[in-house]
Amino acid sequence: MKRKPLLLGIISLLATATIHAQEFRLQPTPQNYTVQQDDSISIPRQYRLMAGNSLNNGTALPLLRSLMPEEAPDAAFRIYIGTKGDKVVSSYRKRIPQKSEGYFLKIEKDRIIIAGADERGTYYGVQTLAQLLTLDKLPLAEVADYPDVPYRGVVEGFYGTPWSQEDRIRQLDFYGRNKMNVYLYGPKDDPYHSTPHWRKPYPAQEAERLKQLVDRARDNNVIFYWAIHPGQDIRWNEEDRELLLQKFESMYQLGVRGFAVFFDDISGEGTKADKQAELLNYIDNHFVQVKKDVAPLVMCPTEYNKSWTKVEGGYLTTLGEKLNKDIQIMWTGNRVIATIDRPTLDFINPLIKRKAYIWWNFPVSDYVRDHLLMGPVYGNGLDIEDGMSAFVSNPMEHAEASKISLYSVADYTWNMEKFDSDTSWRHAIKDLMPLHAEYLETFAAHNSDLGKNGHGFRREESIRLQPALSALLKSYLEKGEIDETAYNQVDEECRKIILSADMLLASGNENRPLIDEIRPWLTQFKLVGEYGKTVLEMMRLPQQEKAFLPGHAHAQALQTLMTDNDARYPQGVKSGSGQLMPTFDALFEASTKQYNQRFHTALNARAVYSPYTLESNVQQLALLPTQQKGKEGSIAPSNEVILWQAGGSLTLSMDRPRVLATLRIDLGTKEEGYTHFRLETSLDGKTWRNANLQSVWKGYTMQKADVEGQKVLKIRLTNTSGSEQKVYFKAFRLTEQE
Ligand SMILES: OCC1=N[C@H]2[C@@H](O1)O[C@H](CO)[C@@H](O)[C@@H]2O
Repeated sequence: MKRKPLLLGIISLLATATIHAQEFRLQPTPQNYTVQQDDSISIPRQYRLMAGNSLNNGTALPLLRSLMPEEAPDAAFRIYIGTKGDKVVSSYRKRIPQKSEGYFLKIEKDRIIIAGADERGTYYGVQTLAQLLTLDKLPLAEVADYPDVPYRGVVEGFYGTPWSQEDRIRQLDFYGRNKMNVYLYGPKDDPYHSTPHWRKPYPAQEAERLKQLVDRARDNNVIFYWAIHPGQDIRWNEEDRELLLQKFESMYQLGVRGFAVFFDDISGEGTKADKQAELLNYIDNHFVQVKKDVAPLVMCPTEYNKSWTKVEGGYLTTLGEKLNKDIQIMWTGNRVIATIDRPTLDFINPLIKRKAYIWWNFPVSDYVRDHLLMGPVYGNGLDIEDGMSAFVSNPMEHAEASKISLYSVADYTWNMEKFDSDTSWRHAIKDLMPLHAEYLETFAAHNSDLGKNGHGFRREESIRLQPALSALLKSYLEKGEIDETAYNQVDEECRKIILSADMLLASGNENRPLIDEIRPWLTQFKLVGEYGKTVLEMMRLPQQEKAFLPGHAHAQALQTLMTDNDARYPQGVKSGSGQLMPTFDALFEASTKQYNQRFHTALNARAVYSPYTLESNVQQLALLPTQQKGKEGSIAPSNEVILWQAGGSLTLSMDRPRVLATLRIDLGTKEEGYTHFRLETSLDGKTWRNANLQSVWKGYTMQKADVEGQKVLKIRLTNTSGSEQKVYFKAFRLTEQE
């Protein structure tokens, strides 16, 4: 009987190894990967390196040596590594995929072969080996692999707090591991990338930090693109053209070998297609082609999505005809925020006469900053790899949290037809926090929708719990009954939510940068779980005069805590806003109404409550959400140029007349820009009175309306200029008198 414990021990060891091996997947999914099932080898302790000369100043060898430190000239086990043409791998030449960045990797009993189509392909072969080395035994594997999309990666192109130096270093290492080969530096709020200082070289300290990033990008075989955003105030003359080239030259001196010019989100002179094309061709001919070691120039057009394009206006066709053929043109799809499919590409590629360089605006959240977008990457076509020259993701200002999506973007762009959204999402979460994956998955599953927003872009949320949530609500609202099965599922999920928030907040150093980023949402998530449990208890008590009250009070206390929980996010922090909160709020209201009817009381039966509603016939404003925090009310700002048609108006309505203290409006335009608009207030929605807009401080920004002390029910802003106005919508904020 003694043998039993030993036997059990062996079985459990095998089981663990098998589970790891079963869950193990190569990331991104290789094009071809075969493993001999019944055999494997121990990871060799020593090996003799046979390396091709072409790798001497590349990054493949340093990476290999970091993975397998014991190099010994007399070792029996050998590693042959080189690129096509190197003698050392000549006998495997035919096995190397004839594709840019392709590689062939073979593990045999006494050797490993890594043969790349080019240096980066060889490097990717080593990255794949790195993943196999995490297994207990090395499988006798054969991988013939290459990427579907030529350029794959990230454009740091969002509004808001730019990523930190540490964020970017971690990102670049992540791109190397996930075979992403471009990173475009273009944070809108970097004043040396955009107006006002794009003409000036970076101060020494910033220049040094950028140089560090360029070096780190090279270590990870990532092309570091530096982008410039000059359009808001560029003058089409020799001086500005030379200043721009000097700025590029100063970046080249830092080691930058990829350059981009972004003309997005601007108005005025800078939007002219022929001038943009002239400037870009000049840069191409006098800088990019002259340097010879610089990647193809990339540009972002002003009309960067179909909903803003007037084809007959000729903007895109001008670029398509005039721009040098090797200049890449970015495109976000049919709308600013959109998934990419075949019709999207069939529209744009013929116009620009080249394959679009996709700028995918996901998981960027700069227009819904109160939300995290942690859900799966889905909705893009799986058969469109031949229709794009690149696919780069514009992420959230939360660098670590963005990695869930970025992991899947790497997977999708490397091997599109084998991409599986849910599998990739689950492995992305394991990759981010292997020890707390189940808790992070619970959190991510309920923090994926954006809520109502100006772009109308939504995502699925709480997918697995949706049936129980709707069954519970339906039976309670329609029959006043409790569906016990659904009730127990939702109750169990609330327990998991609270536990997940606790475990992640207490997860220590596993991924502290991630927890630091999402902490406000973790706190909110815990409150959502508590709120759900409280509402579930309330559902059972509306007939009990005393017992109902504590739960109702606790629910209201939680509602208050959830609306005002982090000063860093003035617009609040939302969690579970897609499915959980609407269901819990509806159940709160229904049970309280039942109680009020039964006991003729007037307990507050309103869960969420915004006293402000927005109506507008200006398409880009119509869907903007309103917020209320204490005495302040606001319409969420937009980042883009608003095409405000003549006569177009925006009306903010209150639930009841309120006395105003201040009203601030910022259309991002100079003084005279405001003369094109009329601001009015009304107490009954029928008779209106003008309110004057005067500058709070000179010229460029805020305007203050003289509405102090006025009692209003509605506020209306109309374009009375008789022609379309292009303005920003940076602020529309009121405060009520105490
Ligand atoms: O060029 C494409 C583009 N430029 C803007 C626009 O998309 O919307 C994004 C989401 O708000 C924003 O982050 C980005 O800076």
